[in-house]
Amino acid sequence: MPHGLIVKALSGYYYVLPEDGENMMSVQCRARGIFKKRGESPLVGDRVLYGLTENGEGTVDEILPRTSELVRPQVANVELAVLVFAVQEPALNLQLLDKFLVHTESAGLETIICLTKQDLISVDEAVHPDTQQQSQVWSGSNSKSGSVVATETSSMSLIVQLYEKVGYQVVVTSAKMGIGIQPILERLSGRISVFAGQSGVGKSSLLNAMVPGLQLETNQISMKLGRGKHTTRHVELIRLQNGGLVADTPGFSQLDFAQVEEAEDLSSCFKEFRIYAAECKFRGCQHQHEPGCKVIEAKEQGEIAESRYDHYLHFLTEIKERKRRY
Ligand SMILES: Nc1nc2c(ncn2[C@@H]2O[C@H](COP(=O)(O)OP(=O)(O)OP(=O)(O)O)[C@@H](O)[C@H]2O)c(=O)[nH]1
Ligand SMILES: [Zn+2]
Repeated sequence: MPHGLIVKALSGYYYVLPEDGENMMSVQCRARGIFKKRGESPLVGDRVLYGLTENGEGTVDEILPRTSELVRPQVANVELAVLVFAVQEPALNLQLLDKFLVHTESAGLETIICLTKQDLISVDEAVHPDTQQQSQVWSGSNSKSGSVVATETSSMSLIVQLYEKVGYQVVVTSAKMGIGIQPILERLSGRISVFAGQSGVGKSSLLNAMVPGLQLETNQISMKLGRGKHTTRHVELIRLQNGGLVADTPGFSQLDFAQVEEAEDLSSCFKEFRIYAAECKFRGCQHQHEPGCKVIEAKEQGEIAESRYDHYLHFLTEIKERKRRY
């Protein structure tokens, strides 16, 4: 029985791409009734066994074991998340970035950060950050919401430095100028990835730049609402020439995984905290104001960025409040 991969689900049909790779056409399949009885349903990203029927269609007969399962977008077997944030338009929100990173860490996905629209900032700004900008990024937020929104004057290169130091690959791109496309393509090769980011950050534009002839619809950000229109719809995997498959997620997509429920889980989703957290005086230290907390010490010594620590505290409060409500 042939192996294939579901690249699209629509109106009760599953579109299965044969795994032999020679035929680039997907086979339109129904799922066998047995799945419904078992309360299962095939997902985009599933590797399956399928059979062909007389009418040129097929049936999905068996779903092979999944390595991961995202809730939103609903895709199985995702290995890599590309977190897409614009350097401007919409303004770069580091709190949102850190939230996405918590989600990808808790789901055990590899993650790369892609900063888009590099052409919107001047070379001077990117290359010669002055000290005032430096303190803006590193001192974190002073707004009530706790969000750090990088202002136009803040420096992209400091943000790149911050996240590279944490341990993430950061790729600066401009779909408009064709910059930074290749390094992203290389990471996407031969696996299933998901692009996540706010509406209007340039996800579709990036994909268009990677896939000749793709032409996903792109939209101007609605100035009035300050957000983009929803231009993308059902989940579908886009095929790259290098064998990579990318989930083209709807606008405003939040990566939605099994929730991070415990404070300790949260702390471990901040990669750079881990080595310090292991040395905290108290087991189960939540790094708030406990004596002998090595995470706080590292923050005070500048080893952990203030913005990251502030966001950690913010999310910790969110998690505790959510627990109280149930
Ligand atoms: N200057 C500049 N503008 C860009 C770049 N990439 C995308 N844009 C613009 O940003 C806007 C949004 O781009 P999209 O690619 O539609 O963004 P998206 O993330 O796919 O948005 P949704 O589909 O709503 O999730 C469009 O007006 C694009 O022309 C870039 O590299 N430079
Ligand atoms: Zn601690």
